[in-house]
Amino acid sequence: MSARDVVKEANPAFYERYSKLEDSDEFWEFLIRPLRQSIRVNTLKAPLEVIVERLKEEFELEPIPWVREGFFINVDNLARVPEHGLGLVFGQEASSMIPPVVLDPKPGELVLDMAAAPGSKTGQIAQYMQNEGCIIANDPNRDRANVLIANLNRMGVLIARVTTRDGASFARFENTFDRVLLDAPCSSVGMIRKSWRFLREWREKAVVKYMNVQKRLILAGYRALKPGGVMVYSTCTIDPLENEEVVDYLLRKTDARLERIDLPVKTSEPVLEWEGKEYSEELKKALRIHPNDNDTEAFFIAKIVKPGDGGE
Ligand SMILES: C[S@@+](CC[C@H](N)C(=O)[O-])C[C@H]1O[C@@H](n2cnc3c(N)ncnc32)[C@H](O)[C@@H]1O
Repeated sequence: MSARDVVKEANPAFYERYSKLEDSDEFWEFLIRPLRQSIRVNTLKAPLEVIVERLKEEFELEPIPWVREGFFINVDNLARVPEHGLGLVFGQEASSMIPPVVLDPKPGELVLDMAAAPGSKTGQIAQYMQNEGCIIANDPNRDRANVLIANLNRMGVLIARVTTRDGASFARFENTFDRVLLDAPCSSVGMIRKSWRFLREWREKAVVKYMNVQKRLILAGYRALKPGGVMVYSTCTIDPLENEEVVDYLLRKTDARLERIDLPVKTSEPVLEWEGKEYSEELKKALRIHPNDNDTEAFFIAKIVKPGDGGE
């Protein structure tokens, strides 16, 4: 059975919707192919070279082109690797390392990570900040927030304060944060490569529900951003309603601008028209990554700037 037929049989509505987005055999094959294991080396604990040399004694490492600390690794069960337990490495999907790279936080800054659990990106942000400054790492799901705390402890993150609020409540901290990451709750099509249930349980109704949450969160995050600050909006899904539609909404409602992202990563065409609706040409500056582009999870990443003092 071809990958296309497997998807069609597992969830016909899913197949019908996304075959309008991309319909190559490659797309369907990579959408369900198991992911390559990748790690981020945690430089909060030891120098990059030291950890890499140690790992190379046992494993094959292949550098991930868009993040200096990222590697594909040939290991079946990362949990059994001592460096993992020691927090020297963190299992993180290769495309999920892009948002913090684009956010580019600096030591001493005040950063809001609006939807932070289980904390892979919070840890990466802390690494770029060299544990100097402050990260508000928020997630309203208490079980996930506990995992977030455990992960931050294991990774030696000293500058995070964990909160468990609805991300939209940060709107009241107007013009406060140097950088804001909104790695939004989403329909997680990219995660099908990790778990089949994201395909089986996918429903169009949920996409619309997520879109409404994302619109609320993106406006709140932008409000909390300082003039001249940078906000990154990301999802691990391919639906235009959760990606281009949400960022287009922010562009129409506020003075937000998008900046081009210059990274060695292959991307798919941005969606500028969907279900009869047209989106701003500015969306060409966002990264739409399909699983077949780089053999990773699907991802969408937009770099948003707020005009004003100190702007980049
Ligand atoms: C894609 S996951 C975040 C992954 C995380 N950034 C990481 O890299 O490890 C989305 C998160 O959004 C959280 N979430 C759901 N509703 C939210 C809301 N209203 N405000 C903030 N976060 C929310 C979920 O609990 C979930 O942990």
